[in-house]
Amino acid sequence: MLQQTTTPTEGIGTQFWRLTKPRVVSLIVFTAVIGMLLAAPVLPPLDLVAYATVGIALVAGAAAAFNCLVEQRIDAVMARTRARPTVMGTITQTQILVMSGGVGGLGLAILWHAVNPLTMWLTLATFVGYAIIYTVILKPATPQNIVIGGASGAMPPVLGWAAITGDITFQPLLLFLIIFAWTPPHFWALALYRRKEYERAGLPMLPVTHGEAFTRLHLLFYTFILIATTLLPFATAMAGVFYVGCALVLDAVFLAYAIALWRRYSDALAKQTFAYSIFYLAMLFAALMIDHYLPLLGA
Ligand code: HEM
Ligand SMILES: CC(C)=CCC/C(C)=C/CC/C(C)=C/COP(=O)(O)OP(=O)(O)O
Repeated sequence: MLQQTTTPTEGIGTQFWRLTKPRVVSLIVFTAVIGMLLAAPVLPPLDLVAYATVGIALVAGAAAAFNCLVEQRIDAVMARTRARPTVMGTITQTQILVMSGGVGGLGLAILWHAVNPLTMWLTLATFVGYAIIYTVILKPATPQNIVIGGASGAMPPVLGWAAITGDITFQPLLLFLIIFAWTPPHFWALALYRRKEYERAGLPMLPVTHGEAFTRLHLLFYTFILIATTLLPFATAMAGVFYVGCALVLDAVFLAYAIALWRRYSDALAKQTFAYSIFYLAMLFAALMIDHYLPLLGA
């Protein structure tokens, strides 16, 4: 994969932007927006959607930049991350800290004033969950880091739902469960083909601590759990036939990847599984949204 390297002319703003992991945050924000749309029977107030989206995106970007700040030394020894501005660039630690604090603080202020206090507190807790509990405490300590830390990545639909309703009911918790169960197969697919880098960086990821075969088995195990969680929105009448049809197709392909990886490992297959995991989550949430609006279109 081509990596973007920091050029000498790249400004501090551009370097900070890259630290915010824009592509990961885009999918995170997408799942939050779907949470907002599902929370209203018809359309939620669009100004509220806009404020909540901007607020959550700013805090998520600040959390990602803070993660890069903490992991500067680890990122320097991994091929995937050594082109980050924290390693190759001119941005200083103080600049990252100030910009991350400013951007995150602005996001929280928007959520507090223009959305509601519940969403602000939950987003702050999500920030702490990813930037501190996952990055600082769990990641260097246990191979269960991403299983527990995955709770932060699973929060955005709950944040979106809380933004519109000021409340949390079982529906957003089902969306939480789906992303929570999706995170281990998503990450372990990558960790399998990057295991040597994680080993060199001294990080106790599952393929490093328990080996490749054990990780492949657990990837398959979590894929079964994931499939079960994706059926819950249909089982509870939160979503209809269109959703469950899409989910079953997406699930069948994920399972085929997980079984193939379990039976016969190759780096190429692990890379494909990782890429598919991202497509899968985006499509699953898109299906939830379409399913929500189909009755309104008279379908
Ligand atoms: C603890 C939870 C998670 C871990 C450990 C994790 C890990 C990773 C890693 C290491 C990458 C980098 C791949 C690369 O550089 O080639 C990645 C990419 C990605 N992740 Fe995750 N992830 C997590 C949660 C999430 C969540 C919750 C989402 C979205 C809802 C997400 C969406 C993505 C996307 C879209 C990419 C691709 C980024 C790109 O193409 O540059 N991840 N993930
Ligand atoms: C709303 C809000 C505050 C959300 C925060 C949640 C958040 C930003 C989750 C991101 C998940 C993510 C980028 C994991 C990457 O793993 P890693 O950090 O181990 O990857 P790396 O090796 O690329 O740094």
